[in-house]
Amino acid sequence: MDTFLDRILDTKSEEIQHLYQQDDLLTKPVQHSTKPSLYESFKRDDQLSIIAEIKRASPSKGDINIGIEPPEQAQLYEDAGASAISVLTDKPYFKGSIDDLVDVQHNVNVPVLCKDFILDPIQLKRAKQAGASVVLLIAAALSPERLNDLYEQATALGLEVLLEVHNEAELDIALSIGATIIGINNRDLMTFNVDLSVTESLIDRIQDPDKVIISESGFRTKDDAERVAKAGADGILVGESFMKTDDVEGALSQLRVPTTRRGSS
Ligand SMILES: O=P(O)(O)OC[C@@H](O)[C@@H](O)c1c[nH]c2ccccc12
Repeated sequence: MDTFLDRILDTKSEEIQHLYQQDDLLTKPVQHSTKPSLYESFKRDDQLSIIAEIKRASPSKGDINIGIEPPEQAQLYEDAGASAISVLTDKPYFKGSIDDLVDVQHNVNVPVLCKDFILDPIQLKRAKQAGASVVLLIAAALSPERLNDLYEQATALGLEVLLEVHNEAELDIALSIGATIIGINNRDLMTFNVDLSVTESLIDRIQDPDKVIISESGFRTKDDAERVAKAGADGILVGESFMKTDDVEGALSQLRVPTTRRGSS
């Protein structure tokens, strides 16, 4: 049986073909982002840094919050203390768009992450053009060679990369590529099962104290945040619980718990 990841990867190939037909994407020079570095700001922070996500819907939850205006929601996030904003730009499964990202990045000063299933360099170019400063690359969606290739091309475009892993084999690939910002997704993209112990068990394999580690998915309570902070995460990525609350400020500030240093230095 096809998993969700198989299905989405098929859909993306069609989208990529369309992108190659957009002349302005191929010819326009890429713009220089004025956003600060996610890596630097997360490293400096002694509280858990938060990437707050614009997520209207998802394949596992259906509609989450269809009514929001992304630039306003992003502003609420920034005012509440988010250190970066993630925008889901996938349309078929998450009801987002690249225009959401364009609107959001105009409205905030923190780094903006383009959250999509990136398989081809043209998607990097589109993200850059739209004003993203960070892109997501998902180890489960790419061969190690392709992942390495896209990582280098993203870096060459001046984009930072959040490299997402979910198991030991993927983490080892991320480390061999030399990824500096590693996302540990607590959600299995095949089964949608969410378990914070994924972060706890993988983080011990990352000895280098210079890496920025971001635990992704499933955060609601202060206890959740404390659990991964204790394990050594520098930041967390939160979507659904911020999209559903009437009190973004309260929901976000309770998750800004102190971090603990990993490694010896
Ligand atoms: O809504 P949550 O459980 O707070 O999760 C946010 C984020 O981690 C999740 O949207 C995500 C993590 N990795 C992804 C890859 C593709 C799409 C979505 C994701």
